Amino acid sequence: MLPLIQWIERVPEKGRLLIATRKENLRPLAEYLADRLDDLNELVYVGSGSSYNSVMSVKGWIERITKLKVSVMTPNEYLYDRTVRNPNALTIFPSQSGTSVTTRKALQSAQRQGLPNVAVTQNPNQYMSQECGVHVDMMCADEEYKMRTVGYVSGMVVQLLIAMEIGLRRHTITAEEEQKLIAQIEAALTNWPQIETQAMTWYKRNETQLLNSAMFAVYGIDGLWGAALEGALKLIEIGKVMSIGYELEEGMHGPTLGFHPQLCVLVMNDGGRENDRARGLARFAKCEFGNGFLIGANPIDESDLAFTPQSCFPALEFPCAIQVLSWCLAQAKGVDLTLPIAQNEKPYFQTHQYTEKL
Ligand SMILES: O=P(O)(O)OC[C@H]1O[C@](O)(CO)[C@@H](O)[C@@H]1O
Repeated sequence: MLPLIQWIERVPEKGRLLIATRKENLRPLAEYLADRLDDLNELVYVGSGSSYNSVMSVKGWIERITKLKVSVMTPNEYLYDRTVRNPNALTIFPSQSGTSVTTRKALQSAQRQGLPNVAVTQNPNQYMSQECGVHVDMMCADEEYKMRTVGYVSGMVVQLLIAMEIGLRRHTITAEEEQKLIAQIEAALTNWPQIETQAMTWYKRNETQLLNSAMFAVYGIDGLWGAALEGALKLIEIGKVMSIGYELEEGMHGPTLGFHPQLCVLVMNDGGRENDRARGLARFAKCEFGNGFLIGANPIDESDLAFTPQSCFPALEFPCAIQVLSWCLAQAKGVDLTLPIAQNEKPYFQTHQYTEKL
């Protein structure tokens, strides 16, 4: 098994593979959508874990590109809590493995009701990819580690590419705009090695503080909210430290009352609209509790993890920093990451099922 850090380093390569093969990969989807494009008025996304977070990280861009309303929900929500179906919506079911039980049930339900649907998985030959209206390949291979690192980013890239294909065919973007967006994705992926180096150095400089933190709170806005949810998930799955991800504004309405010195607050700042509030929150955590860092643009002090986002997709860049942090924490704690992610869950519950029948 490759060390997990080497999977993290494969993120840009897998993203580029999706870009290079996009026309061929998305052809079945384009054919499936051909007669439906004019009536299409909504995109609904249904997934779990990193699959859910990947959509949360690019949903704003998907709306901008397609000019379609985007809804994101978990499979349980879709199946049992949200009961009004839009026959003119395209429902997209991302599941890296294609074996998430409840996502699969939700897909089967959409298919039974004759609702237009797409399964986005890494495996064209298994379960969900065979039970859907049409399948799109994530092209990220079967990651050796169940704590998805490559898959989260490939998930974002593939959803952006799907949105661009829909946008091109509905004339909400031009071929020239598509090229510009592709160049932005490439710029984001190109920034990964640099961010990795800076994150490693930052970790070493602050190792004692990071290791002694009993919990992490990760903050971000817009696409970085999705990256915050995913960052918290990676810290839990890989770094084995309880963590929570918050939308910047939402996480200032109350959660700050629970800040304490053992809680490490990580504020991701893209330097844009909410630059001042992001910096204010990081300063608050540092000055009042002695445990906070700003990640990204316009650092507060030398202890921060400073880098400049290189694209309009910060959610494609910042995850590198938190994935590297999670890996470093796991290394320092001597965590065996090769153990199955939920080795003890089987007698109690099952999130994924590798059988034909559900
Ligand atoms: O994308 P999938 O295969 O549906 O899995 C969803 C989630 O389940 C896990 O594999 C385990 O809970 C997560 O790592 C993943 O994000």
